[in-house]
Amino acid sequence: MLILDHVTVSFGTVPVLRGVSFQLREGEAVAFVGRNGAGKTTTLRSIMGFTRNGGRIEFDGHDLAGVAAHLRPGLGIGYAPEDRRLFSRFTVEENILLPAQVAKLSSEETKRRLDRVYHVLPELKEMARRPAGSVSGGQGKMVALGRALMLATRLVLLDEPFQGLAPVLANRYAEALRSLRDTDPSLALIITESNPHLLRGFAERTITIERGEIAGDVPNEGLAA
Ligand SMILES: Nc1ncnc2c1ncn2[C@@H]1O[C@H](COP(=O)(O)OP(=O)(O)OP(=O)(O)O)[C@@H](O)[C@H]1O
Repeated sequence: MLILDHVTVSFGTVPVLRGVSFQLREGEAVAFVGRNGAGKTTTLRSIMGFTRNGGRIEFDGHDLAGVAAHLRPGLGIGYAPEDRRLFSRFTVEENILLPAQVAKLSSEETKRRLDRVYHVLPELKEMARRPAGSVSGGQGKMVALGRALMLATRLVLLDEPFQGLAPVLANRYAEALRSLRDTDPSLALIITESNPHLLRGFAERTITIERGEIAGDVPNEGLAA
């Protein structure tokens, strides 16, 4: 459902992605690991259309070169960037609903998707009316996940969601992702992480990126589809 074929990105004369190729099947969860600066975020941003890239990115049969960045979420792609960018004066629920409003989803569809968010992240319902500025950093990551899920009907991209999470919240976050996969087995996930061990028990494949090149693409023991 997602094909990256020799994707390249340069900033000025500096190549950051040097021919990244991999494919994702429907419903597959992939850990995308690599050191800081290896090119994980740039790969996700290329899929979202936030950086100019060479090569080819295909999603559900669409060549994304022909789909403007603001239209890509409409294909069912949700993105939770590393920095959460919550609107602190809006409530938690208003933050979650924002992408649905931008995408002009009908009220029935918005409600259906919000119910799915609260099903996998019930703690968000409890904090729905709180200003987003009053939640902790870890809770903010949950809100960012909820917001990404409002648009992610086919694919969700999570950039280092475990970074800086206290162990208890990291476990809770992983549990929410498992619940999401049970609820919605056709949703594909790419989760970036700098620690290669952290996602091994969760994703069925680990793709490793080193200095802008794919250095490994292996099924995870016991979880391969
Ligand atoms: N807008 C930009 N302009 C110039 N260089 C950039 C830009 N964005 C990223 N880079 C550089 O590209 C390289 C890859 O960055 P990227 O953020 O994709 O890495 P990453 O693997 O996600 O690492 P991190 O864990 O630090 O986010 C880094 O050397 C970074 O400094």
